[in-house]
This record gives sequence, C-alpha cells and structure tokens, in this order.
Amino acid sequence: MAEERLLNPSADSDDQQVEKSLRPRNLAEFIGQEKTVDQLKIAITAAKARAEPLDHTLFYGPPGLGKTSLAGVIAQEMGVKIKITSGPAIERAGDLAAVLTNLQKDDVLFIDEVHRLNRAVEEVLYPAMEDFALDLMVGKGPSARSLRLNLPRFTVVGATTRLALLTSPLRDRFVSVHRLIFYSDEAMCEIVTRSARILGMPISNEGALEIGRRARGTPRIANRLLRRVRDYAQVIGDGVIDVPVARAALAQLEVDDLGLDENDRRLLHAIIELFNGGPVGLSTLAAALAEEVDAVEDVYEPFLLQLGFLQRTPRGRIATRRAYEHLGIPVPNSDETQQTRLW
Ligand SMILES: Nc1ncnc2c1ncn2[C@@H]1O[C@H](COP(=O)(O)OP(=O)(O)OP(=O)(O)O)[C@@H](O)[C@H]1O
Repeated sequence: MAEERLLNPSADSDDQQVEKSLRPRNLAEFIGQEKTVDQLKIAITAAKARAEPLDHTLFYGPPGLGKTSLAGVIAQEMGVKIKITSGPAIERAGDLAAVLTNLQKDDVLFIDEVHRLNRAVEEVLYPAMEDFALDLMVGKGPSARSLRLNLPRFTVVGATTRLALLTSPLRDRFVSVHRLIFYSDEAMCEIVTRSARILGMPISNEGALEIGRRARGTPRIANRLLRRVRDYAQVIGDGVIDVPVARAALAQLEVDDLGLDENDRRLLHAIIELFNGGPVGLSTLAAALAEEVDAVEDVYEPFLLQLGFLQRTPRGRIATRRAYEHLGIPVPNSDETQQTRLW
C-alpha cells in the first residue's frame, strides 16, 4: 500500500527514477553532513595532488541518507568512472574477479550493502584492496598453484546500514570511515527546496520547512513526501506548496507533527499496551507487530531512538516518558514501572 511505504527509508522503483534527477552531483550540491563533507574535501584534494586514487572509503548509517549519492560525488570530484554493485549481487568469487578485472585505473567501485558479501568473495577482495592484486587458483589437486594478477589502483567505496555486521578484516581495509547522521531541519528544508526547484514545483520556504521537518531527517523520505504534497497542491490547492497545503496533505497521509506514521505509532502502542512499557525483546516485539525483525531494527527504530521515544537496553526495548506524552497516554506512576531509572 502506498501509505505503508511512504515513510520507509528504503528506495522503491518510483524513487529510483526520480532520485536520478535529484542526486547531488558534486560536493557543492551536497547539503548537510558537514563533518563528512569537510573530511572528504581534504582527502579528495590531497589524493588529486598526489595523482593517486582516493583511499578506500566506507559510509554507514540508516538508509536514504545519501551513501550512494556520496559515492557518485566522489567519482565526479576525482574525475573518474564509477561501477556500482552490491553485496548480494556478487554471489561467487568469480563474479568479483570479473568486476575487478574490468576496472580502469583510479575507478571507484561502489559496493552497496557491503556487509552482505559472503566469505569467499571477501577473501578475494582483501588482496585487491590492499595490494591491488587478484590471486587466482590455476589447476586442480596437487598441481594447483596460485597466480597473482596485478590490478590497476582503484578506490572501493562501501556502504552499509549495519557497521556491526562487517567482518573486522574487511572493516580494517577501509582507510576512512564516515557515519552519516539524520539531517537537521534546516538542511532538510534546503534539500526540499532544491528538489522542488529541479522538479519545477513552486514552494514557499515555510512549506519546504514543514515537509522537511516531518521527513525523519532523511532526504529520500523528504523527496517522496514532496511528490505526494505536490499532487495534493495540484488537485486541492492552486499548485503552490505553502504551509496550509503541506499541513493538510501530510495530515491526509497520516504523517504527524514529528514525522511519525501509523507504523511508528503502532510500535510504540504495542510496547506500552501489550508489554507494559517494556522491556520487550526485539523478536517478541516484531512478532507482535507481524513485522520482520530487520524491518523493525532498520526502518522503525533508528528514528524513534533519535527522538528519544525508545531505549535499547540489554533486556529489550523500552518506551520512554516522551513516547507516552507524544501519544497522549498518561505516564504510569513511576513507582510501579520498570522505567523509573530512565526517567
Ligand atoms: N545531501 C543531500 N542533498 C540533497 N539530496 C540528497 C542528499 N542526500 C540524499 N539526497 C537525496 O536522497 C536520495 C537518496 O539518497 P541515496 O540513494 O544516496 O541514499 P543511500 O543512503 O545510498 O540510501 P540506500 O542505502 O537506501 O541506498 C537521493 O536521490 C537524493 O535525491
């Protein structure tokens, strides 16, 4: 259902079409993530001055924050080509060998979901990243021997939503590691304004802020909301996205003032009403919601944690006082709850 995916930060095919035109192409167009951008500027300038490829770089953080965009930006700023693949797409060591032998000097190899590479593939990637070499086994049985093939120097840009799932040998081969964080309201407003300009939608500054601040600090969600609000503005309003239009459209989409949707509220209600506020284990919670554990952990939780509505403890998830207040549920007497220490 459309509403179900509205606030999901993962891309669907509609997004992929529009995202191509909205992707920032260089560092100057990339809004927010100042710390990462400043570090990249220095690394890129230094690598170019040495006429070397950029060091292997890893981006991690929730989906939709700009990891793929940054990989493209790096290639553009370095003036090199980018090859895009992903952990699950490279099934066998031979698949990776084929990708590596097709790289040209200084190319960027972008590997999305890099934590999902399998062991055999990783074993091929290690010498490729470290020594720019490919070790091939020739022959079988006792006469088998290993042959080393030199590769051109290149840059691996890896992206992951789950840094903890990266094996440490792979993690160690990335020289620079950047954590992408949720965007500020101001940055989100700028992103919405930029996207509206590219898509030719008239929007007021306040209208952009209203959409931006309800998009969970995630550019992909902002772009999606913007398209839905535009439909509303065209059909119900006069085509211009201002605050009343943005508010009315978002209310119809059931996106609340903080950017929570029905699924977030369902999750918080479940912890509060079914599990007495928590702690409740992740798998029990996912089962109660009829959701996948991964969806709860990757899609819903990061933003609820960021808002301070949820706490992860060794004994499970706990709904905080703020969550009760946001949902308008009376906060239980703290003597009777297990959360006293958190409040
Ligand atoms: N800093 C930014 N400025 C402007 N737009 C941005 C920025 N970051 C991301 N976007 C927009 O958000 C969309 C999603 O970004 P991107 O695909 O790079 O995210 P991602 O982190 O790689 O997501 P995933 O991990 O799900 O692939 C882009 O198409 C782009 O339009």
